[in-house]
Parts: sequence; structure tokens; C-alpha cells
Amino acid sequence: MHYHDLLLQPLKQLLADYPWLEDFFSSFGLQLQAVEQPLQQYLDQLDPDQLLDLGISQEQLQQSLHDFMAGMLALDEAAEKVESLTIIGGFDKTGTAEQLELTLKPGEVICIVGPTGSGKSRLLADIEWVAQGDTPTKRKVLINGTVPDNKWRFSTEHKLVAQLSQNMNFVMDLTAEEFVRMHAESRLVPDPEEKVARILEQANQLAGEQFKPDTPVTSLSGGQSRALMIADMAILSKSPIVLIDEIENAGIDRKKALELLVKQEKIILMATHDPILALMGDKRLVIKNGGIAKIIASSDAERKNLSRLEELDNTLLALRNRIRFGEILEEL
Ligand SMILES: Nc1ncnc2c1ncn2[C@@H]1O[C@H](COP(=O)(O)OP(=O)(O)OP(=O)(O)O)[C@@H](O)[C@H]1O
Repeated sequence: MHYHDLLLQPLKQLLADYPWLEDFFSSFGLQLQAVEQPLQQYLDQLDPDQLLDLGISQEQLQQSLHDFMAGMLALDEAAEKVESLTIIGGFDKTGTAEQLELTLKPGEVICIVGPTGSGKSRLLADIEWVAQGDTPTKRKVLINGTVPDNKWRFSTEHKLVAQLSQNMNFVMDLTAEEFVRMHAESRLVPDPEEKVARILEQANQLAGEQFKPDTPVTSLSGGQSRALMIADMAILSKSPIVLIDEIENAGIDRKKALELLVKQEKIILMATHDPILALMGDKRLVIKNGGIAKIIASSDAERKNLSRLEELDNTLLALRNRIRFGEILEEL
């Protein structure tokens, strides 16, 4: 939505969608009411004497509001714009050309596989840096088919890639709900309360064991905190690309986690050697000697094996649980 359209919205609606507007006005000593009056009308009716007392003119206030809102709206636009990501091959470690042009689209899950030291992290870093032949691989990365704007490289607001890291260290003394709310408010998303509720609900669907909104984050189990971070990323992150290190099987529904991210129309890149996750992906890039050696699309025949792999996995999980509860495994 454009700034001018926003000015015509009722304050009630604006405050529900963008609660931080209240902070903007209160920083000038003004108070917004959740009424049907449009923002423009509210601005026009401000008493010039009151503004004088507050040390700001009508023009200055409108200009600051414009700049502030323009910055916010740009964030939204940036998120909407990535429709494709293209990797143009460079050279592997021996200097052999990769000879490929690979286009990834939102909603796709791409697994990255390969031995230690083969160059998986390098590929992810090339994407994150939006490489233009200026990394050791000489790869080039295009966004929407063209050389992208430098904002993807240098602006912290326009992060192309959101990374879900392996370990969550919650040091803050907050409840799960407070943690997510703080996050939602700092991301300046519309209707943060609705987002907070949705994140907590989704996280509980992903986690094996339920937790409550008032559970302190420091008391969440590994699986629960991972589930919370995945739901948080899916619902709040504006970055069009998500990088995930393995979603380990620590009490989290991996299939649902992937589905949740896919639903948000993100491009998902996942470094994994887990056969279940690999088969859930649409494609896997096999990295060898610093280059993308093969691109394998998961076939129907492979996918048919998925349920068998899940059975095997559940069998192992059951054994793990038996160990956990002190059982003897003489009989399987
Ligand atoms: N095409 C390339 N040309 C030159 N150097 C490369 C190339 N690809 C990767 N490298 C370098 O090889 C080293 C190992 O790569 P990288 O760390 O990406 O491996 P990895 O597969 O992620 O390993 P691990 O599984 O151990 O994390 C890095 O120093 C990286 O910069």
C-alpha cells in the first residue's frame, strides 16, 4: 500500500495493522485514538498551537511521518519482490566450469548434499552475498533474472536470506509469548497480536510436547525452542530465502515444519544428509570438489520410499525412547 492510501485509512484500522504508529505519534507527545476518522483528517485537525508547544510544525510532522512510513512500506515491498533466484555456474576447485544455470522459485525446497569440505557452505554464502563473480567460485546470482540491487548486500533491512541456526541460546528472562511479541513488534509487521497467536499455535503443532504461552523460553526443550524458531521465521521473516541446517529429529515434526515454510512462498535451501528430508525436497544439489556436480529432482519412485524410510525412522525413534527410559534392548 502507498503512503497516500494509508492517509485515507481510518485510525482504528491503522492502529490494528501498524501499532507502532502509536509510538511514532507519542514520541511527539501526541495521542492517537482508535476511531473511524482517517489519518489525514486527524493530521489536518491538529491544533497549530498545540504543535507549537510540542516544538514541531504541521509540515515537519507530516514529513517525518512520510519518511517513517515510507521506510516501513519499503520493507514490505522488498519482501514481495523475489520471484526467482538464478545461480549461474562458476568453477569448481580444479577450475572446471560448472556450466549450469539453475533457477529456483518460491515454494521450492532444495537440499544441498556433499561430503565435508566439498563446498556446501560456500554455495550458501554465494547466495547470501548475491555473488557477482567476486567469490572463489566465480558464481553469479540473479534475482528475478537480473543483477540485483546492492541493497540485498548492504542493507540489514533487506536481508535476502534468513538463517535458521542449529542452536538457540535463549538468555532472556521472557515467556514464549513475550519473546515472540517482542520479535513481532521489532519486525514492524501488521497486526502483531494475530501473528503472535499464530506463531505459538504453529510451534505447538510442530513440537512433540506442547508448551504454554507463559512458559519461560529458558524452560523450553530443544525441540520446542526449535519449533518456536521455525514458526517465528515462517510467519515473521520477510526474507524470501531461508537457509536451514538439518532439522534434526529432536521431537519436531519435520514434515509439518517444511510444509509451513513452503506455504509462506519462500525458497528453502537445506543442507542435509538425512534421507527423509532429502526426499521431501524438490531437488537436491550434489556438491563435489567445490562445484555443483549434479542436480537430482526427487522422483516419484524415490518418494514412494519415503513412507518406508519414515517407518524405519519411527522404529529407531522408539528404540531411542526406550534407551531414554532406562530399558534394556536385548529384545528389539
Ligand atoms: N569452487 C570453489 N573454488 C575455490 N574454493 C572453493 C570452491 N568451493 C569451495 N571452496 C573452498 O573450499 C573450502 C571448503 O568449502 P566449504 O566450507 O563450503 O565446505 P562444506 O561442504 O560446507 O564443508 P562441511 O560439510 O565440512 O561444512 C572453503 O574454504 C571454500 O571457500
